[in-house]
Amino acid sequence: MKATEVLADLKRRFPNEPEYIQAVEEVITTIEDTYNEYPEFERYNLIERLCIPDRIFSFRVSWVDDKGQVRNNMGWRIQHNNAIGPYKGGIRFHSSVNQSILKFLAFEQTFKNSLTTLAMGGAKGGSDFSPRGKSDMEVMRFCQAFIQELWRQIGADTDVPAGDIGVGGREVGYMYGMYKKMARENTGTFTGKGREFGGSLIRPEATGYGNVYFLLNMLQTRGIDIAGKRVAISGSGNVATYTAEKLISLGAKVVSLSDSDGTVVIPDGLTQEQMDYVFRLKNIYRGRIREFAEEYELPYHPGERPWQIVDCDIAMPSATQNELDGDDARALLKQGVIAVSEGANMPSTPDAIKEFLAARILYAPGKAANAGGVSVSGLEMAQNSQKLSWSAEEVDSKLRQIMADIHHQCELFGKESDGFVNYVKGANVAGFMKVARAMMAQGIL
Ligand SMILES: NC(=O)C1=CN([C@@H]2O[C@H](COP(=O)(O)OP(=O)(O)OC[C@H]3O[C@@H](n4cnc5c(N)ncnc54)[C@H](O)[C@@H]3O)[C@@H](O)[C@H]2O)C=CC1
Ligand SMILES: O=C(O)CCC(=O)C(=O)O
Repeated sequence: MKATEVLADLKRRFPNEPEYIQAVEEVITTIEDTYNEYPEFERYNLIERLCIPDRIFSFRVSWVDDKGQVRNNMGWRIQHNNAIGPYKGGIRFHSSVNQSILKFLAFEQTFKNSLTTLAMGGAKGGSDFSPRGKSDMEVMRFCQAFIQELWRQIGADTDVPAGDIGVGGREVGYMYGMYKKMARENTGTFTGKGREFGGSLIRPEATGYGNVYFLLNMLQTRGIDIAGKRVAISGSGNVATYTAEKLISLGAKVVSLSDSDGTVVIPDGLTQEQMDYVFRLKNIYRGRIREFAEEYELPYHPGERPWQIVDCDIAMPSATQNELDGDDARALLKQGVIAVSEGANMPSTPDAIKEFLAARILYAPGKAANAGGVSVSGLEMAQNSQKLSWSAEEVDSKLRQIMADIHHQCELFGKESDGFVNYVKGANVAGFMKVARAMMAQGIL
């Protein structure tokens, strides 16, 4: 396999899908040497079969708003690869959603899920519908219409969706309710469900907590303590808030949060009281981070991201793709950042990644660092199959172990001769090898 040729061909076939091409490029350039050690992979044209999704469902979603006006959105589900288990991955509702973004997310999910050590293939879905500014009833009607289109393609052992940007417990509940009604079954074909109907304890916290556990594993390799470290976080949604909560409990200082409108800087570090306010603001009132800044008279920077305006030791981008570019990376490095651990999927641009690797800081790509969310989703599936529910302590301890195992796999496949761990290469090669072996064993499909 020549990565440049594979990429040129994918660009020709999918010319309008830049995010998808970006994600593929990062993976195949790092696995190229390993791939070429196995001539049978080439004969089976494994690389193309791994890059191009198994199938894509796309559909129109028509729903009625509160004024009685009919509205139309697009919906998609990308079933990327099910070599190691049922398709699995979140659903994103955001006005920016398109096929390219969902294809990149489903591609990344395949390698991430492989790293979790659990039996899950990769998928992603979503819509260009934005829940922002919509009433509860509008969100419910949209979710129901979305599932009326999708329900035949998903199932507990086929394809198990969950949340992502714009999809939290409320949206999962509405979608699961309609799924159950259409499919006439109660088998847990969604994760991130409410606790009363099969949701796992710790699933809401899992992506943020898992990212912090991964960070602790990285810091340990250099004998660095998290206590007292200044951590810049972007976003203020599910991943960002639970990352912040865990960091506070460990004595770190969270010095920023943000949303798509701007960034709040917290020079003395977020307190637990402020954290509770943010949880209420985001989950109950569905407000903006500017309102938090106003409430506590903190500096607010409209239209800005945290990276060039805060003073920090560690960065944890937890909002969206390509939110941290080369200039941001250079600014972070200039002020001596020691670690970057990604809560979001593909938040760093290729230019930024190049800078982090060249500076040999601890840099964890999302597919390793944020795998805690889907891992606990896998544990939710296991509990649903058993018709049991595990304690928070049990789930949390399994999550810690999974994050440690992912860290170990990254070290195994990413350690260079001088001892530096390239977590990008480690995660990609480890994730790839498991999927590749499973695909080879199951024939041409
Ligand atoms: N929820 C989960 O379990 C997992 C989520 N992720 C990733 O973490 C990231 C955040 O997801 P969630 O916290 O679940 O979503 P969320 O909807 O709860 O929060 C998203 C946050 O990002 C901000 N944001 C969205 N688009 C933005 C943009 N264009 N510019 C600046 N800020 C923007 C929003 O204002 C919000 O604060 C996404 O990249 C997602 O794919 C990754 C693994 C699991
Ligand atoms: O929990 C899941 O199934 C998916 C989580 C997710 O969307 C992700 O890992 O990016």
